[in-house]
Amino acid sequence: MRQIAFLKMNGLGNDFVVLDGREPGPALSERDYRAVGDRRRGVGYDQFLTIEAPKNGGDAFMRIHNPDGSEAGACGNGTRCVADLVMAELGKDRIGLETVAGTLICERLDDGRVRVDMGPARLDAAEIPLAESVDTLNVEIPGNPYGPACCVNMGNPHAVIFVEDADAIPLSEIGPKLETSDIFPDRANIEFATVRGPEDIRMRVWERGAGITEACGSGACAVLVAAARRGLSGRKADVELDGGTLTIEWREDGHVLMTGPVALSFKGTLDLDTLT
Ligand SMILES: N[C@H](CCC[C@H](N)C(=O)O)C(=O)O
Repeated sequence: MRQIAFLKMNGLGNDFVVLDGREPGPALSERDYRAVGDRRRGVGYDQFLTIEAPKNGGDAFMRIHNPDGSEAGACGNGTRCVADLVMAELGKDRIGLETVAGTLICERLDDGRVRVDMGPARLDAAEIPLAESVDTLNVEIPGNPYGPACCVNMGNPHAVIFVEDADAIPLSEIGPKLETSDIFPDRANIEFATVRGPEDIRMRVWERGAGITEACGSGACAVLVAAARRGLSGRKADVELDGGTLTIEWREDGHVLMTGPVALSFKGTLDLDTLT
């Protein structure tokens, strides 16, 4: 019996299964990630987050999987959730959470929200990555009728497209087409955004390996950076997603700060071998 105990958490409805991998337990296969991620036959999640022992001087390491079994380099909303757990465990209000994309400084604020330094926005074509060495400020994606994308890597790849009304975009149709475009060798998370004011942006997201989610922290960071690069907003704004609002700031040193809430839904156990 390959039993696991997990926490079900979310950041603005972007939902996670959190496993403490520092405890002895079964190794999960790609099939296991897909089975647990099934919204009917499993638990269902947008990302599966595994806490591991730190490897590089941080307080813990977080590994990120999508429900299609692929591994991701960043998960902003998930970072807040895991950081909240680790800060409570250690009795600290500030920790370093290691990810494959670097160590992220996470702080709990007086109002209970968590602020994460998501690291530097990477803006070169090779860093996104893109298949062609083009200006990332205006990237033509074949089959995209909504105008050029501004591409940003926040530890994971994002393509941001600004439109008059993000709510009018047929996201479930256009999302998968753009996610898997040949211009993205590692695929990409796709964001449609409408700038309503210098500090007010509305966005929706089609996530790589997950589909439409209610929120995407790294995506909100990418949207703010893209809006500022295009001169559409300032370097700090409230970003409204389907599930709620995140405050994002692109610091002069290039790092991006993301602030938002954390929620625990329930605790559970499951036997991986009984999932079909
Ligand atoms: N929901 C996450 C993003 C997951 C990104 C993942 N879909 C990828 O493959 O990069 C967030 O809050 O940043």
